[in-house]
Amino acid sequence: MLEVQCLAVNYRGVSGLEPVSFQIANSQVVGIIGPNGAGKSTMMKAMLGLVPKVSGSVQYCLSPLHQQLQKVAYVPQRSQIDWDYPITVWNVVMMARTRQIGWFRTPGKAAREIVTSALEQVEMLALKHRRIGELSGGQQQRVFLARALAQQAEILLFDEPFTGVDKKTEAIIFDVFSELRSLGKILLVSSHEWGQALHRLDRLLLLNKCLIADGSPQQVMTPENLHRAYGTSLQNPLYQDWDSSLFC
Ligand SMILES: Nc1ncnc2c1ncn2[C@@H]1O[C@H](COP(=O)(O)OP(=O)(O)OP(=O)(O)O)[C@@H](O)[C@H]1O
Repeated sequence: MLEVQCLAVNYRGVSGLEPVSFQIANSQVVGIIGPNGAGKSTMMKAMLGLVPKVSGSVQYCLSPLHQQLQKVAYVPQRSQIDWDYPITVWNVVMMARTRQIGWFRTPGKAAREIVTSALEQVEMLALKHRRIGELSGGQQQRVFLARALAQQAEILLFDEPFTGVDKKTEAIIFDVFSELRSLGKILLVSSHEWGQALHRLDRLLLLNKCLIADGSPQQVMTPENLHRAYGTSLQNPLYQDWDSSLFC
């Protein structure tokens, strides 16, 4: 169980995230939705201690999460990654094993098998010698998904993994999410727009600085909640995309 209690962030005195609290049990894929600047990235970073919090705590299995970060895989927004860095697909994914191997030791058979399997799962093994800068946006996202898989984490945080990806990549990402859910993992995934992919989520957190709604996508995506988050309701394209009859 992951427990976030009153987590809040200020940037130079200005609120980036007002106190939010929620719990996530194992085997759940939880989406975060909210407008630009809602605090989706800030919340993930604060959970990992990457930005200082003004209040709150994050516990996993009753211990502070920051003391067990080896159990967490985090894939930041693509804008935060240096795609010109001269590193191959294989080495990006192998970085996930560095903690176990150590920086100056050659990866053994077990590490190579884990990396191979992760790359196979996202259909990127054939491109393992390519530099990451030579890939499409979808392929790049799949490489970072493979790195998260190779880390064999218990909690996985993905910040806007669907930005700039093709349909094939989107399908692969959701297949991997389903598999991770069946393995008992906790997944927290942000997106400013989910469209019909909302059906693939177990739960949705609607954020706009504070937590506006928390529940099944059907419970959260109501005109009232969207009005509170976005300032508009039925005119909101998010609502028009949403076909609640798919849940009946
Ligand atoms: N490093 C920073 N310094 C100052 N303010 C920041 C910083 N990072 C984020 N903010 C502010 O904190 C608020 C939340 O930003 P955040 O990036 O977490 O939102 P978001 O929901 O992830 O947005 P987006 O969908 O555009 O990525 C915004 O008002 C943003 O301007």
